[in-house]
Amino acid sequence: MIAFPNCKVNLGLHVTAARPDGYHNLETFFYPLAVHDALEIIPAVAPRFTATGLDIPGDPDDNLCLKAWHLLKNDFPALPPVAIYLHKAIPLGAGLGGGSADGAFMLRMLNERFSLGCSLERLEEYAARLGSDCSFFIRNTPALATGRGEMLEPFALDLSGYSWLLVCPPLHVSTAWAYRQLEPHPPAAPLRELLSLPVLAWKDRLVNDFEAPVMAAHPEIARIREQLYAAGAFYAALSGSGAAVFAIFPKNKIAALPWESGYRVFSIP
Ligand SMILES: C[C@](O)(CO)[C@H](O)COP(=O)(O)OP(=O)(O)OC[C@H]1O[C@@H](n2ccc(N)nc2=O)[C@H](O)[C@@H]1O
Ligand SMILES: Nc1ncnc2c1ncn2[C@@H]1O[C@H](COP(=O)(O)OP(=O)(O)OP(=O)(O)O)[C@@H](O)[C@H]1O
Repeated sequence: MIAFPNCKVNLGLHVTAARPDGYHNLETFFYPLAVHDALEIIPAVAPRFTATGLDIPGDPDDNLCLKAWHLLKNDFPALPPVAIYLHKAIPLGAGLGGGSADGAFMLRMLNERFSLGCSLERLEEYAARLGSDCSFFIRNTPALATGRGEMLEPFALDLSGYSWLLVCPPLHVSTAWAYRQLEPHPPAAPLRELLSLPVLAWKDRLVNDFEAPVMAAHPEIARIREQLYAAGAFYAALSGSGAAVFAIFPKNKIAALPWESGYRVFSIP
């Protein structure tokens, strides 16, 4: 069985409070975008993980795909071992939730392939144990998120009438570091109100709290956003804790910009 985990971007992100468990409460809007990994599972004699494409740092045993299998194996002892093949194309440490998407798609695939009978709600609970961003990818539809990012409310905002550009400089921003830079505070205006404004009105209103500290540490990221606005973007912002910057352009009006070598750029017309 094969699936194509996609990435997400955050439209607005407020970090509202530090929590006793070391995490933070946030308020954000998750929007799925069509930049994909490829993930295949094949029944095997023992669990096995093979990765190609972009390099994934760290121990392969810590990969969220394997972690997802172990999580379900714990509650479903009859779950057969699988060989997992992951082709990684979603940039890592970019705030695009690529690892989270792989983990969530793995849960969905195992549930379907081996008829485990888990509801979407139950899969979301498993996903939350893999990572804060992970639950979103179970339904994978636009949603407002609160709590650690795992409390989801569908929010029907269709942005398919625009063209998107995703610009990923060769920088890896640590999510834990980014959270430590912030002074949590309640948002000035509720996110759902801001999202209801026309896209053209979002600039300077729809804020990602990570932008100030991340752009101060990496001025290159601020320059990317400036270039995107100068090229006619309706809205441009950091995704999650970065380093990816996304831009929303009028349909089929994405400017061809001379990005430096080493940048990964994805265009979604
Ligand atoms: C920045 C975002 O991408 C916005 O969507 C997410 O909040 C990050 O979610 P994620 O990568 O799934 O994060 P996790 O793997 O759960 O946590 C990584 C680290 O980020 C910090 N973290 C994460 C989520 C959260 N709500 N509060 C936090 O403080 C914690 O230090 C944690 O140890
Ligand atoms: N399947 C996976 N793909 C990518 N990274 C993974 C995966 N499984 C575990 N990881 C670990 O997670 C780290 C970051 O993953 P990810 O690509 O989700 O980061 P991110 O872009 O910062 O996402 P987020 O928006 O969740 O913060 C990697 O450095 C890697 O060590």
